[in-house]
Parts: sequence; C-alpha cells; structure tokens
Amino acid sequence: MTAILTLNAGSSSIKFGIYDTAPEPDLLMSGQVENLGPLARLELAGQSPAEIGPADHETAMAVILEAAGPVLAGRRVAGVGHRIVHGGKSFGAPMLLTPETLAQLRTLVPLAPLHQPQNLAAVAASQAAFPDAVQVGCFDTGFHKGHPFVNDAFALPRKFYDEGVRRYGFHGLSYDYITGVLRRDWPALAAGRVVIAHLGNGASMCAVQGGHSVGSSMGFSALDGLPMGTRCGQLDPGVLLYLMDQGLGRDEIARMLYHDSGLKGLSGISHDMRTLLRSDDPRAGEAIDYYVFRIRRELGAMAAVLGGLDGVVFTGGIGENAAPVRARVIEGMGFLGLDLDPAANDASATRIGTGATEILVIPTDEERVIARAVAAELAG
Ligand SMILES: Nc1ncnc2c1ncn2[C@@H]1O[C@H](COP(=O)(O)OP(=O)(O)O)[C@@H](O)[C@H]1O
Ligand SMILES: CC(=O)OP(=O)(O)O
Ligand SMILES: [Mg+2]
Repeated sequence: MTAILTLNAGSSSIKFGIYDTAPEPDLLMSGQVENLGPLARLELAGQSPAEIGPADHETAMAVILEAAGPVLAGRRVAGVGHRIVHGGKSFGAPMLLTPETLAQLRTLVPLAPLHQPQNLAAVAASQAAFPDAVQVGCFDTGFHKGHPFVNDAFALPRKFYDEGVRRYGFHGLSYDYITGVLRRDWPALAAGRVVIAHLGNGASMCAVQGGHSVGSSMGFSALDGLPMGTRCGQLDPGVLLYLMDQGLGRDEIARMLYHDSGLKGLSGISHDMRTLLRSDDPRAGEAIDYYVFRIRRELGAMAAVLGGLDGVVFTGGIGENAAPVRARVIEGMGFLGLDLDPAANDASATRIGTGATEILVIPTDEERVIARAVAAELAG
C-alpha cells in the first residue's frame, strides 16, 4: 500500500496529513504541532492535545514523523507534498522539487524568513526519511499568479518590478481550498465577488472574482496588509527610514517587524488571540481594536475593487474560531448587505449572515490541496 504525506510549515505550527493515493485522496491521519516555542503541543485529530514542551520546527518534524509511524507502518510513502510559501516570479503551479528548483527557492528565503527556511528544511527532512518518494512543492503565491498589474506593482522605478519586486500575495493554498468548497457547495457565490479573510497566526485577505484572485492584502513578503500574531502588517515606509536614522540595523529591524510586532507588539502581552480575548488589560483591547479596524478597512477597499460584494468567508485559526472578532468585523456593515446572525456566529456555524451578502465560516484545509497535487503528480 502507498501513502501521501503532506507537510505545512506555518509560522507557529507544522500541520501534517497522511492520505492514500486515490485521485481524491482519503485522509488516514492528520495533526499538528502547534504553538511552536517554549510550550508546544502535539494535536492529533480525535485525540486530546499533548504538551511537548519546547519545540522548534526541527523538533516538531521529528515528533510528527514519530507520531505518524503506526499509520505509515506497512505503507510506502510514494509522495511528500510541501507547502512552500514563496514561489517568486518563476513558480506558480505545484511541481517536483529537484536540486535545481530547490536552489532557486533558497534564494527567496530573505523574502519569507519565517516560512521559507522551515519549508525547505521540511523538504530535506522528508528526503532523508523517504528517499524514494517524490517531493512536490505547492506554492502559497500560486493562487495569485495572474493578478492584475495594478495589484501586482509597487510605484517604484520600473526596473524593480522587472526584477521581481512585486505584490505576490500568500495563503494561496487556503484560498484555493476555499474557492473549491464554494464551487462545490455555493456555486452562485463562487461565480461572484467574494472576500476571503484568512485569519491565522499569519493573516491576509483576498478579493476573488469568479474564483480568481484579483487582489491580496499581502504583498512582496508576508509582512504587508493585516497585523498578525507577531508581524506588523501595512507600514508607512517612512517608518523604516526613521528606524534606520535611529541607528537600527537591518537584522534588528527584521526581527522587530517579523517577531515583535503585530498583536504581540501592540499588546505587549501575547501574539495569541485566545489570550488577548481573555485579558482585561486595556492594551489587549487596543491590539484587538487595531486588528479589527484593519480587517474592516481592507474589506471596504476590496468591496470597492470588486464593484460590490456577494459574500465574505472567514477562515484560519482566528477566522474559524473567534466569534467576537467576526462580530466586530461585521458590525455596522449593513451598507454592504452584511448582517450577522449572532447565534449562528457564536456557534461558528457555516452560514452566519442573514443579509443579502453571504457570511460564511469555512475551515480551511491546505493539506488537502497539497495532497491532491501530489496525487496528480503520482498519476503522471
Ligand atoms: N478559539 C480561538 N479563539 C481565538 N483565536 C484562536 C482560537 N483558536 C485558535 N486561534 C488563533 O489561531 C491562531 C493559529 O491559526 P492557524 O491558522 O492555525 O496558524 P498558522 O498561521 O500557524 O497556520 C492562534 O495563534 C490563535 O491566535
Ligand atoms: C504566509 C503566512 O503568513 O503563513 P502563516 O499564516 O502560516 O504564517
Ligand atoms: Mg497557516
């Protein structure tokens, strides 16, 4: 028997899935090591979480391979699919990872330092563990290929655009999955104008028209747009000049923007929305206020770009679970046809709106998108 392993190294977690190799792969086992850092947890579907103490991405990979052991016993791993956050200018569709393509992907590490090194480390670890398996890369930027120029460009001297300084957009595997669910279960909506809010530890929003990305809040790197767990989101570039004038070096600035900003930086308490929602510290409240404000602003901007709105979808750890955040995003948005059903929202039901514009909560499944790509590759 053969199996597919999927690995999704995010900024705060590694999620994995084991599937059979049918054209529509069946899930055999899934789980994640989440809250990477001093107090990581192993969560296997259908089991209670286990505290595993301090874990970085490398430890988490070892824990996952051990946890997967019993399900993989008696099966040959024929393919491993990887979420690769940055595909740069050259890569869009899923593809086989060869030494040449991996070398090109390594050059993109500076554009996604929280993700790309972890993604590539996961490739190396699974090449060592499963030397005969095909390794397939699935790009977070792929869904946004074909963005209109106005969403792709920065107003810098043109040569930088040609060099690849562009607004790529991320979370594409998640948007791919969600638009697939819309096509299957909400076909009229899938043909229309939808904003998808992927609110996880990283967060972005995507304006989708007829199933295609026409705009993303994230740009060249995974720093732009919404504030995140530890990342700043949109920032006036003048702030960077000011920081440099204050004598901060490149690495200090990078550390601040990627690790010490966002919800963590603003609250001074935590990057984790669960902790902030429980806190009565006013700084936690202000961090959530800012988070909600930026989502509302982006929603309005995307509705304008789309020329109206047929639906909004919430997904990602916060989007799927944080009812108070969803309620505050939708509050007073009746002018866009958005009216919340509070009971449905509190229950995190699929359909949480009562107005003309649909409001949906759809759990994302980036692993399934990866598994399908591996199955297609194995099928030749
Ligand atoms: N019940 C909840 N209420 C509020 N926030 C939640 C809840 N469950 C998870 N989250 C948030 O979701 C985040 C993780 O989202 P996820 O999409 O899994 O992250 P990643 O970007 O690592 O893939 C956590 O940091 C946490 O803030
Ligand atoms: C691109 C990105 O921010 O990913 P994640 O949400 O998994 O950190
Ligand atoms: Mg994620």
